[in-house]
Amino acid sequence: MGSAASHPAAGNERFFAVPGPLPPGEPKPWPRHDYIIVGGGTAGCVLASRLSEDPNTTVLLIEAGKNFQGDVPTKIPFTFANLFRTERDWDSYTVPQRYLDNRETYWPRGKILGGTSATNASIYHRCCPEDFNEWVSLGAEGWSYADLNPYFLKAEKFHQSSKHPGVNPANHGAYGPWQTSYPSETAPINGYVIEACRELGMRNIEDINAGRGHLGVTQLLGTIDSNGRKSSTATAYLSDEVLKRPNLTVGTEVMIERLVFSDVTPPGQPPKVIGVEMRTSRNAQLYCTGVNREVILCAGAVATPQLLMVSGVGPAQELQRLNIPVVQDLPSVGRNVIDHVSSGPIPFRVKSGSLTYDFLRGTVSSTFEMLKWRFFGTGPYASLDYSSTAFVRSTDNALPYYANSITGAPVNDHSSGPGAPDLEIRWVPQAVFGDGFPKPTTGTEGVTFAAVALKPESRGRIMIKSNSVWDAPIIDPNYLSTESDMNVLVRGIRLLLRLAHTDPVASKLHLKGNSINTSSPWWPGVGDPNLITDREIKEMLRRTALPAWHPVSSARMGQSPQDSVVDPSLRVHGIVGLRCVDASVFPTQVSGHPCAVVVAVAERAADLIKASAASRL
Ligand SMILES: Cc1cc2nc3c(=O)[nH]c(=O)nc-3n(C[C@H](O)[C@H](O)[C@H](O)COP(=O)(O)OP(=O)(O)OC[C@H]3O[C@@H](n4cnc5c(N)ncnc54)[C@H](O)[C@@H]3O)c2cc1C
Repeated sequence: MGSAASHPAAGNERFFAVPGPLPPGEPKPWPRHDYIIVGGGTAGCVLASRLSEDPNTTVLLIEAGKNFQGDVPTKIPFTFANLFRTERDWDSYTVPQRYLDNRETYWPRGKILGGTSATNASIYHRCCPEDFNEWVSLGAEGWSYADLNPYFLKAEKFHQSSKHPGVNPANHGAYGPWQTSYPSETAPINGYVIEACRELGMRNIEDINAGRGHLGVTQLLGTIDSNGRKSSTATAYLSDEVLKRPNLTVGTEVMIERLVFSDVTPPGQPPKVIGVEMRTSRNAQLYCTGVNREVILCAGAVATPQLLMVSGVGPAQELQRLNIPVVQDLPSVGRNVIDHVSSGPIPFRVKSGSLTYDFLRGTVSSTFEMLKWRFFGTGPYASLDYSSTAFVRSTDNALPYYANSITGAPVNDHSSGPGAPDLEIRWVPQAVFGDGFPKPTTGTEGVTFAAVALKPESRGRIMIKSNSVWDAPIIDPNYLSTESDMNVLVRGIRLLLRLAHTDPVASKLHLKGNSINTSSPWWPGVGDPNLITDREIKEMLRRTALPAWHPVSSARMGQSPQDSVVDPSLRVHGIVGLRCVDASVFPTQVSGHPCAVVVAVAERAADLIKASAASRL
């Protein structure tokens, strides 16, 4: 990092970003920007769009990934997993997970304009109102459900469906940029599983996003437009019209390497961010740009703490060990990471392939369905993988986790309130094995369930290996490190086994196999739920449990710099001119799918930033 006197960001500003790759050779002069947004992901695109609404405010948005705005694979809701391990993904892995038989697990995250909103499973979920009241109780003043609800509505453009007459459009946004709709069709097995959930006593929830009643089974809304295309925050918020704004510059395929701080800070004053440094590749020329008002980190739950730490903001001892000069000692940077953890796929063989979407593995059928999606925006490809789900409480005695009044494995209640779930049971209308990569052979047809722990006790960490963002950070979510977390998933598996043995779904499945081999991919689906022991389930979980892809809280919001990173205005404690706005700032985990929450947080952050600029006038 150069000194302030010599550093170009201090005043001798230079060019820095254009749409597309940086030009070779000497950079041209380029104006400073009022705001620099680091990471054109889910939150970053929202902020770029909202902050540049004022033509007198200049905004620079920098994204490490490409601009795939016209890229067909990112528009197909059903096949989001085809984007894994492609150039649209960071292809990250955790360190060996001690409680998962030391497995290194794959951690997808979007590396593309739109970020993970462009590569995710397209589920639109505002999570549970009690989640946000829990945020407030943890010091996040101003982030209750009542505070956030106007922003959920502001972001959304809901398309009504005649198949969901019970959904009241008044509970949805009508004029926002981000499009939501219910899939035009779902696989037939889906309806049978929903009915089986009801047989087990679960309530049917017409609209999980209406802010009322969160326990039960529900059909999910998608971030899908009226043409069956996935709506990401890039397609929604960075429309052609927005991109034409002369005060907005978007640079893609550019990595922000470091924050630049003024080193002319008067004694007793906090350090101030004055710009950023960036490159297009590890050995390319270094560029930098200055900022007039604020740098806003929107690089996601992994890269936001990584960038803070390589820039000297984080746990002092760790930074010193890597010879990084400490700008601000903030012990919580990278700590308190909470991810949802899944049992991994539990497949059940179906008696008839017409019940599922396994037929998409056939070339002729998939071509036919793809044409249907392209020309009419309908069919399986326009559907969600998880088109329905059940939210339950692992402590609910009315649900048949254990037979014959056995109490079962004890769990601690970490739900955000009495009406909030701590367990989700999901299913996809396809046979899925392992981590989803060993593709089942043609003719293998099934429905695959998973249990997901929504409020785990386990806390993990994001750490850095070096002072360079080009070295992948260390991701350690520390999955299933407590007995209670393990027991929540044991209960989840017991419940989904019961579900599969309940009609009308039971009669559609091959439930008895010849094999009781516990390492068979069809086990425990072919086992007898009354005979399976908790010990067997736990052994299986250590082999099969997987990330559920919802990491949060690595730069969490709170009141004290001792146990949080940003204040309730999302300003980094003890630094001037720096905010974080993405999943990293969640004070704690939400009990659902977080993307819509990230968008609402970014919408509210845009208003906070505008208000603070106005107050300085
Ligand atoms: C496979 C998968 C499926 C999911 N499905 C769903 C779902 O169906 N529904 C749901 O609600 N949630 C889902 N989620 C979670 C949800 O998508 C994320 O929580 C959310 O999108 C995170 O938003 P973010 O803004 O924090 O980060 P991101 O959207 O990941 O944005 C971070 C951006 O910063 C960029 N970046 C990083 N480092 C740098 C750097 N140094 N310089 C420049 N740019 C940088 C990245 O390339 C990225 O574009 C899913 C997640 C995954 C991985």
